[in-house]
Amino acid sequence: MYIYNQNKEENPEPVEADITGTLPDWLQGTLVRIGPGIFSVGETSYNHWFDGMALMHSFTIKDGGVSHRSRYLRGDTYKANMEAKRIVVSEMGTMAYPDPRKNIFSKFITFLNHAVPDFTDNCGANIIQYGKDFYATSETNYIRKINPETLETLDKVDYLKYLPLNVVSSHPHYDKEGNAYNMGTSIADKAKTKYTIFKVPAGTNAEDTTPVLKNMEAVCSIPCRSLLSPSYYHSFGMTDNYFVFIEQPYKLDILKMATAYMRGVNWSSCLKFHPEENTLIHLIDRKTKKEVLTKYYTGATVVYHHVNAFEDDGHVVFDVIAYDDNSLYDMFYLDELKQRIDPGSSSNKHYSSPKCKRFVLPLTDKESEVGEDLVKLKYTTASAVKEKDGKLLCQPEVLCGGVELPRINYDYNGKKHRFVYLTGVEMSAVATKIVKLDVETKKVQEWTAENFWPSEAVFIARPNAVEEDDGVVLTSVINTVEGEQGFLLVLDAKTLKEIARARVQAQLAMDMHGRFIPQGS
Ligand SMILES: CC1=C(/C=C/C(C)=C/C=C/C(C)=C/C=C/C=C(C)/C=C/C=C(C)/C=C/C2=C(C)C[C@@H](O)CC2(C)C)C(C)(C)CCC1
Ligand SMILES: [Fe+2]
Repeated sequence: MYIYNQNKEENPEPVEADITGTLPDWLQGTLVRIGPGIFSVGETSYNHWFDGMALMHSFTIKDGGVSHRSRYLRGDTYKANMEAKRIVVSEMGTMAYPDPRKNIFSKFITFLNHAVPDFTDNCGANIIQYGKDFYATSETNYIRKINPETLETLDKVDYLKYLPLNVVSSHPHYDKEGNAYNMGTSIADKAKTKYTIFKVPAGTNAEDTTPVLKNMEAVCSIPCRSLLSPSYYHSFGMTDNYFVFIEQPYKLDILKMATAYMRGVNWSSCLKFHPEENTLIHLIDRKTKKEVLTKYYTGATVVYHHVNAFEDDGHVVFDVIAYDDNSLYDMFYLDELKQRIDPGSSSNKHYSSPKCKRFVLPLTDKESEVGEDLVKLKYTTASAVKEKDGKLLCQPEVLCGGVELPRINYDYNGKKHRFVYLTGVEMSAVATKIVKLDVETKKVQEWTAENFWPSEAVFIARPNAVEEDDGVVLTSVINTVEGEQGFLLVLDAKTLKEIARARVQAQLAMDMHGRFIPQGS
């Protein structure tokens, strides 16, 4: 049985895996994955799975062999907690309070520090690339540079040094030149709360060692529809000419946040879903850096992951994983997870199931009638109907249900894609399948096997591939049978048939996201 709240071990020394099957000879590089790994320190423990201190895993594929290692992210949060032998840095779902055994004076200091708090650098959500550097990230203003080969923790970088960004997404996009685009929120900066899309240039010459973040620049800003409650978002979409941003009615209440520590509640209690409100869809023209004039909206929804966005014949099409409410977050409370995986559990809480949905935004500027559906694409049932006030009410098409953690062949980002690789979820907090979705036919292919829990499916294209799905899919698989080994699984991306597996002696952990770094890059 897999125990979510048990601290996971690190195995920093590389260990060769036992291979069955044959790895393609062109597949050379390192898959780095990250997620929460430490859930309690001394007598204290985190409330929520996302709060856990970050643990990285890597699988280095070289000359037909695979070596594995894992290491905790040794950021300031990790060091402070370990030194104090208790959790002293607050996370989204866990507020850290002074040791009750401490004297009144040091308690007072801790309170003062929280009035203008310094946020956590426990970056356990994703591994991203800026220029030639790799960073572990969560959604605070801090990111941590890592050495993707040794998994050592390097410099702490503060976005706030370069732009006023208090929360920043962990899912940037990249253009063909390697420039990164990402999005953050500035809270009450110069009395304004706004979302900012920024660019981190790739950097030009190989000898230049200045961190590329020094050159980051704001591309455009979108004012929040409500000054004191910016929406939460986890990713966004990008095509050649547009950015897609979903301003959903899942909002951070800033006033509540400012007083959370004193009120003795965690920050996530200040994040609220408002089902009575609608969701605004912002389309920003990358050339003019302005929003298009047409206003798009849809019903209340919660989206974490964008799949892809592309332009087609006067429309912007985008696919996302959408929920009816914010229950995903509640599902990952560690107490809740304990109940969910126990088959005898009496928990009957309802959790919204993730669905892959397609939205279509017509790029119309010509006259059209009220009540007209402006979506003219033949291949989708998604609609966008003009309302009296000129706004377009968008209804999505459901492509597939019970799927999360979408990945595509990234060469198709911003372009019309056909295939999406996902994890399939049955028992809500657990993925039991890898799913390949053909968005053209809506057919799915699956890989599944008893007792195995795969992680996010990372697609890697065969060099010089012509077809979109010519390549492999990598996933690390937890073996839930006591004493048996987990493995890196290599699937043929066309058929989703197993090509090889690399069994590792070390303990694998459930995680969030991963990134494949081809050898020599
Ligand atoms: C900086 C700042 C603040 C502090 C902010 C903090 C501490 C932010 C931390 C944010 C973090 C860690 C965000 C992490 C987000 C992760 C998300 C949304 C993860 C989604 C995960 C999904 C969809 C999971 C899927 C699954 C997984 C992982 C395993 C599979 O087996 C099953 C499946 C598919 C369900 C304040 C208090 C808001 C104040 C202002 C300023
Ligand atoms: Fe994510």
